Amino acid sequence: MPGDKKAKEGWVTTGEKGDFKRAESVFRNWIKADGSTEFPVEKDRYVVYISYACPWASRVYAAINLLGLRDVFEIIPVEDVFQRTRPDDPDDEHKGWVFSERRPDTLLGTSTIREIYELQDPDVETRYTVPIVFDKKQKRIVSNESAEILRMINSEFGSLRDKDSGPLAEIDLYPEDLREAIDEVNAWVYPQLNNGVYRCGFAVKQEAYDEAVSDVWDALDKAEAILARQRYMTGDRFTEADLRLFVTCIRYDEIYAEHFKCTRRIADTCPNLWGFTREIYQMPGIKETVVLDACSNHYRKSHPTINPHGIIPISYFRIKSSKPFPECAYEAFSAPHGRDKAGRASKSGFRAMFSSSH
Ligand SMILES: N[C@@H](CCC(=O)N[C@@H](CS)C(=O)NCC(=O)O)C(=O)O
Repeated sequence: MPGDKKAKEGWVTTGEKGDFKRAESVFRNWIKADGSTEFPVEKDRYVVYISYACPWASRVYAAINLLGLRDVFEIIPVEDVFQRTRPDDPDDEHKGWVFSERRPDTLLGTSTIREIYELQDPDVETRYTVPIVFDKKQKRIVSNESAEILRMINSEFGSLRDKDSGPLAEIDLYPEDLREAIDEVNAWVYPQLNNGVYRCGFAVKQEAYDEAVSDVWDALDKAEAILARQRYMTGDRFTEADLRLFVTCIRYDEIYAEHFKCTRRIADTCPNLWGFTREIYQMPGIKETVVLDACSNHYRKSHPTINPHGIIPISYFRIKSSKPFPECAYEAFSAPHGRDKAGRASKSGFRAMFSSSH
């Protein structure tokens, strides 16, 4: 049966040292404004399949909103919790992203992300991951690599950007003069933080975990030091490097600190990174991309090796708020960030921030 070999492996792969290995993306086409590829720039032509839980999908969704392209792409979200993708086949135990009545595949009518990959290529050798950019006209997957999707929507869709979205219309996530600096930041933020938290959570040997958590903590310290000096990761302009860091930070205190055993909290130990996270959360179009209850449900209920009973712990943000989750978190993310004074940023963390009101 198509796709069976890897389907049975389950989604987490570890190396000999018990370290988590993330699979390479296999669909790597480019949408081009100059018509040099089979995928031209067109409104209402491309659909992006996302999960609200997934940081890689969320960075694409956030970029679409930030760049004033919300009316250009259709967004189709999947259900939060991994389910059996072939429930009728007792020999196929694969679990992954599925659709539901509440979250249907309004384009192709499939019931799983796996089906979309297999429609494309029945023998495809890949994980069935989101995000996916899908071309409605040719019924083909364009790309399933979020780093490249970010670059193409930034560089190719200028002509379709919403010109009325004020300062947003001016954002360039990968400006020419900062490319080297952005690549340099991505080169440690990806392995140490974006993927580092997964390396902590999915390590199956103590040494692999020790190495991963030390990478995460070093990266938090490094980001904190940079953001104590300047507003954004590469200077005074918001870029892709900031967006890529943000999607991990916004999930970190609620999910990764506890579920992936990263332990330390940004809000308590990195005042500048915490202010930076709040600033980006408050940028136009970002809030709707942060669906923290979907994240919580996904991580707590999709990883039985980490949390076998699917129990959701009380939110970290309840420490200082009587609001239920996720409102308590959104309240914290919405507090004034003071980043316009970056470089002279406040030294107060999350608890201090609320101490006067409780
Ligand atoms: N390289 C991909 C990675 C995406 C990825 O790993 N997505 C995860 C969710 S956070 C996924 O869909 N996993 C499902 C699976 O492996 O079955 C990208 O950045 O686009």
